[in-house]
Amino acid sequence: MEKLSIQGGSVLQGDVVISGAKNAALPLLIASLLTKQKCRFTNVPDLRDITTTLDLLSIMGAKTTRENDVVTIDNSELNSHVAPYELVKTMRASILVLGPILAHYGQAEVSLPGGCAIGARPVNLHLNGLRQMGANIVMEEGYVKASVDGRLKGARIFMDVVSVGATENLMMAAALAEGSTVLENAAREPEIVDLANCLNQMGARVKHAGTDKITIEGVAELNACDYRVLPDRIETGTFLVAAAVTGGKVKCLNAAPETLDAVLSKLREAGAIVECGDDWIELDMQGKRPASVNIKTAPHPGFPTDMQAQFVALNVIASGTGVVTETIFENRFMHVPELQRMGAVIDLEANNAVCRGHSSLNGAQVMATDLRASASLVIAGLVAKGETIVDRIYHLDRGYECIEAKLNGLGANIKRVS
Ligand SMILES: CC(=O)N[C@H]1[C@@H](OP(=O)(O)OP(=O)(O)OC[C@H]2O[C@@H](n3ccc(=O)[nH]c3=O)[C@H](O)[C@@H]2O)O[C@H](CO)[C@@H](O)[C@@H]1O
Ligand SMILES: C=C(OP(=O)(O)O)C(=O)O
Repeated sequence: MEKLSIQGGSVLQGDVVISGAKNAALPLLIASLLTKQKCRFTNVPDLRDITTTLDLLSIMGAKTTRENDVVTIDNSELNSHVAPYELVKTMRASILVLGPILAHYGQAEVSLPGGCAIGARPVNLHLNGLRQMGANIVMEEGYVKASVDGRLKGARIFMDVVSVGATENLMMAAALAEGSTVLENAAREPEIVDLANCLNQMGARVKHAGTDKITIEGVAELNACDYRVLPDRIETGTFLVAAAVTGGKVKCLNAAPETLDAVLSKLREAGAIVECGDDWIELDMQGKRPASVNIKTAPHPGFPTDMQAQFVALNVIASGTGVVTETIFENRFMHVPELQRMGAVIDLEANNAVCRGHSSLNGAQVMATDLRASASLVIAGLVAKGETIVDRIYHLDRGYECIEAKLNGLGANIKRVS
C-alpha cells in the first residue's frame, strides 16, 4: 500500500495551480445522465473519485473519454439503470445517479452507499424528496429500487437538514419533472450553484441556486453541454493552511476567492496576510507562527466541515488554545488520535476538539482514515521534526490531484513510497 514520507521543516513558498473541484465535478458528470446528447467538461481533476464516476457511467453503457482535464460523456446508448454495490461502496456520491436516472428513464436501482468513517450519512432526504415527486421506492437486498409511471411531478419539498447531496439529487430530478419544484432549506454551497449553471446551459430552468429556496421549472428534455468545473475551494484552503503552518508565502492560481470567505477570514484571524484577485489568493505568514482560532463548522456560507481537520492541524502548532466544533458529521475527529501521536495536545469533548497550541510536533507513523483527516496529517508532517509517514493515502488520492508534486513545487520534501 502506498504511503507518503514527509520530511518536515520546509517553509512553503511559490505558486500552485488549483484543480477543478471534486465536489462540483462529481454531480456535473452525473448530470450528463439527464441527456442523450454529448456532454463535455473541462477543468476536471484527475482523482480516484472521478475515475469511479466514469466507471459507474460506463457500466451503465455510457461512452466516456478523458484527456488531461477534459472529459466527454455520451449517454446515447445507455443500457442499464443499475448502480452496483462494488462501485457505490467506494464513493458515496454515487447515490447522485438516482435522481437523474429515475427522471430520465423512469426506473433506477442504486446500491445504498452505507455509512463511512466520518458518520452514518443517511439518504432519507434524497428518497423522501423523490417520493414527493411521485417515485415508488423500495429497499431490496441493499439496493434502492425506484420507479415512476410517466414523468416525475414537480413538488414543494422541505428538507429538515441542510444537505448538499439531497439538494443536488432533487435539483437534477426536478429538471426533467413535469411542472415546478421548490426546494426549501436547500444547501447553498458553491458546488450547487455550479450544478445549476450547468443544468441551465443544458436547457433546464433552475432559479435562485445559492439561496435556501431553489425553484426548478421542469422541461421535457435537456441538451448537450460544454462546461468548465469550478475551482476546488477545499484544495485551495488546504494549500493556504499548509502555507500558514510553515510560516510561508503561497499564491493559489486558478482559484475562486469568492467561495472561501469563511476560511479566509479565519486565516486572517490566525495572523496571515491574505490578498485576492479575480482568480487568485495569496497568503503571506511572514515567517510567523499562527495564532489559534475557534472554528464551528456549518453549512455554506458557514465554515466548511471539509476544512475542519486542516484547521485542527493549524491550531495544534499555533500560539494559544483554539476550540474546533464539528456540527455536520458525528465522527469527524479521526485525525485527532493520529495528531496526538505526533505530540499534538488536543482534548476531545463531545463534538469539540480543544487544541492547546504547541510550537513543535514530532514526525511519526500515522494512518489516514478519511480524505480531509489525511490532509491534516500531511500538514502536520510539513512542520514536524524529522520524518512523518502517512499510511493509507488512497483516501488522499480520492480528493487531491498530485498533492505531493504540488507541495514539493512549493518547497516541501515529500516522497510517495510503497
Ligand atoms: C461529494 C460531496 O459533495 N461531498 C460533500 C457533501 O457530502 P454529502 O452531500 O454527503 O453531505 P450532506 O450535505 O448531505 O450532509 C450534511 C448532513 O446531512 C445529513 N443528511 C444528509 C442526507 C440525508 O438524506 N439525510 C441526512 O440526515 C448528513 O448525515 C450530514 O449530517 O457535503 C458535505 C457537507 O458539506 C461535505 O462534507 C462533503 O465533502
Ligand atoms: C467528505 C468528503 O467527500 P465525500 O462526500 O465524497 O465522502 C470530502 O470531500 O471531504
